[in-house]
Amino acid sequence: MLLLVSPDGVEEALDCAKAAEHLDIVDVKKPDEGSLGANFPWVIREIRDAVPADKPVSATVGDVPYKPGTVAQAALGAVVSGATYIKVGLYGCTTPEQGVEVMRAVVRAVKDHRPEALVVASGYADAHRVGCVNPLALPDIAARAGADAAMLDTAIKDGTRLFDHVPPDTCAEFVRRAHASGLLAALAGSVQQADLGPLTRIGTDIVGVRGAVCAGGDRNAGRIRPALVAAFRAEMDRQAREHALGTPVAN
Ligand SMILES: O=C[C@H](O)COP(=O)(O)O
Repeated sequence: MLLLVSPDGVEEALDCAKAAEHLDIVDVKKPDEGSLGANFPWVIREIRDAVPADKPVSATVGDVPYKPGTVAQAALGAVVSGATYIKVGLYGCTTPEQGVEVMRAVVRAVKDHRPEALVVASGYADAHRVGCVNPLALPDIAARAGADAAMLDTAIKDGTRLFDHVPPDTCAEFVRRAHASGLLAALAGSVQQADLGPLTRIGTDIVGVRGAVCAGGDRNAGRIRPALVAAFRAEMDRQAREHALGTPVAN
């Protein structure tokens, strides 16, 4: 399982760089603009320059509306700025067809510019609270659009977690559907160390965090701490080892 950590700007990205050996992907976002809030192109560029070259930089394109042209242009901005994972939150899509339309436009815009970049279609575990597409529809949307990964995050950051909205068994079905379509499965949403056991067991490819590696567990007021990133990774590694041995461990 890969660890994706989301700094909110250059300063926090430098803290991620200090913990670079413990993480796999640096994910640029602007949390004050939403769960998958998009940051400025120059911030993506600065962060790309600040983190080790072997660490991929991801960028969120926003909690996007059902506007394929607008979103495709924003996605191109993110890839031109140096991101090689492009994450789109299908916030304004109320049907799978709308999601496919937006993601097809994003895939074309991104891959025309950089064919090896990975496109991530993200939905929301708490979709029922914001009226967007059902979480289990995401793998099919991503596959039909030619994206590389299906993801879930939470739309409303009120302390509720991924598993509060989509229980582990349903997340397992999400991962199964993603893998059946040849996609990576990424899961996030106020994930804590205690969630790593189930996330490992169901075969999650990428876990995304912010709050869990911020001081005080506070994704807004707290700052990312390299020591917390290291501790989170240590627990991921512990779970992976135990899973490989077939030994269930306490969470
Ligand atoms: O992509 C992952 C998100 O940044 C998760 O943030 P969170 O752990 O604070 O919910």
